[in-house]
Amino acid sequence: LRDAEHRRASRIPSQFSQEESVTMKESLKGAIQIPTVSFNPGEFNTTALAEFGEYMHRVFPTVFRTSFIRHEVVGEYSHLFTVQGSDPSLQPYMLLAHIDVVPAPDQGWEVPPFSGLERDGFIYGRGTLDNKNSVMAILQALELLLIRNYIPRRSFFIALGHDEEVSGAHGAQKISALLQARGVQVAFVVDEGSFIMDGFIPSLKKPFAMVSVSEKGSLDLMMEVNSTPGHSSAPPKETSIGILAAAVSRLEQTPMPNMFGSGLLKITLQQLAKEFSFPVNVIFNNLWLFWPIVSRLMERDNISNALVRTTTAVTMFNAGIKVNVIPPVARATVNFRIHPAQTVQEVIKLAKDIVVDDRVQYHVLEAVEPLPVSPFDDRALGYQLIRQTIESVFPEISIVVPGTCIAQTDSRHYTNLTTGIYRFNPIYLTPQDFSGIHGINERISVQAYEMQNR
Ligand SMILES: CCCCCCCC/C=C\CCCCCCCC(=O)N[C@@H](Cc1ccccc1)C(=O)O
Ligand SMILES: [Zn+2]
Ligand SMILES: [Zn+2]
Repeated sequence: LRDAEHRRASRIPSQFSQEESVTMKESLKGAIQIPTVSFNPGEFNTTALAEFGEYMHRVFPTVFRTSFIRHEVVGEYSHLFTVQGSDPSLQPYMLLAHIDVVPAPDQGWEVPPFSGLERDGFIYGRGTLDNKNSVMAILQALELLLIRNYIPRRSFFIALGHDEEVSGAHGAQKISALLQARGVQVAFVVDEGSFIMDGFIPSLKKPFAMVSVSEKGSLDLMMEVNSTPGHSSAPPKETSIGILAAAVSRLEQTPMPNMFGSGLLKITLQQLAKEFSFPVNVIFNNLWLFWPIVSRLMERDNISNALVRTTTAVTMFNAGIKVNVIPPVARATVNFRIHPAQTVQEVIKLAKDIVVDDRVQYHVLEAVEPLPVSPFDDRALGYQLIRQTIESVFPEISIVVPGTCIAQTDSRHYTNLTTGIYRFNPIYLTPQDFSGIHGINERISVQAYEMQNR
């Protein structure tokens, strides 16, 4: 069934004319130039979000005038497209992406972050990887297919959120509730979250595609210490700042337990084993014996460390009101990214057991449990369709493996509609590219973007 569906879908050739190639990259540049920044929950650039809606109408006219596509605006700035297929007996699927981006101050950028300038074969700008590339490629591919008289057999939804970078409460969450109220269930969902990994494992020269079938949870834990204010000329032995700094330092110095043995990572590495030469292939094939060494090695690098444990990042620290006043209160916020084998409650307990200071008070600001693992066996329709599509669009990729997304995505709001949630962005990503996501000089190669449109 899956092979048949895949062959049918491949009937329309995915070659682009010179004019189409130019149009698609210029359309992406135009999208980057609209500063759809999310600052804080409920605080967005609404002018830019409205402009983005008009821009989509302008660059994808066929999508908006096709009779079997319904377009709805949800939560004021998010967009839901329902593409009606010809065979209602097939359960629909869903493609996700988000329109908003994180802020990008000009400092450090080689070109202004909202210029969308092209240099040396790359389009630069905030959102080129996270995640306007997906927004534009999904709609661009649909536009080009419709021009080629495409009528899908299987219905699908395209959901474009406008506040993913600040929780998704006004966008993805509302779209998901709307579809649930309509009684919709989908076969699977595809969102951002993983890539074609290129150069992430030093001894592996060949890139591999990682499809995330789970995603880490998170906990924003605010820690607070109160002390009696007074004159700084006669200070107490410890101030609220000193007590809190010591607590935070203990948390930083004491990593959460290594969870290598209990999770997907072993399966990821076992499946990757055949890509390595001796002795790594033997080590990955015999993790029952070598796991202590492998898990230690993975702790050395920040990205692989994030795969083996719940991570601890102290992201905010506020205290003090005047140079000569003993601070009445000190607050720090710690952002934990929870390994799928742990829970929010377990992480709170572990944190308290590390700090062991009852002068510290704890306040949970936000907590999300890790997402369940979506099926990735031979009968998992979504996973197998994604795998076959990767193999056909990128024949040079020798392996597709399941993995865990270390960040959070809008897909977590769709667990009410499906058990098949997959995160994959069909783009080659190097560790340097990774540093551009939420960082500086975020960029996408023109060639990679064209491939994403296939
Ligand atoms: C053996 C394999 C090694 C390779 C592993 C590489 C894994 C890392 C690669 C890519 C991960 C990129 C993730 C891109 C998605 C980013 C999504 C995002 O930033 N989400 C926000 C959402 C959020 C959450 C809470 C409050 C506000 C926003 C996030 O997680 O911070
Ligand atoms: Zn994103
Ligand atoms: Zn992001």
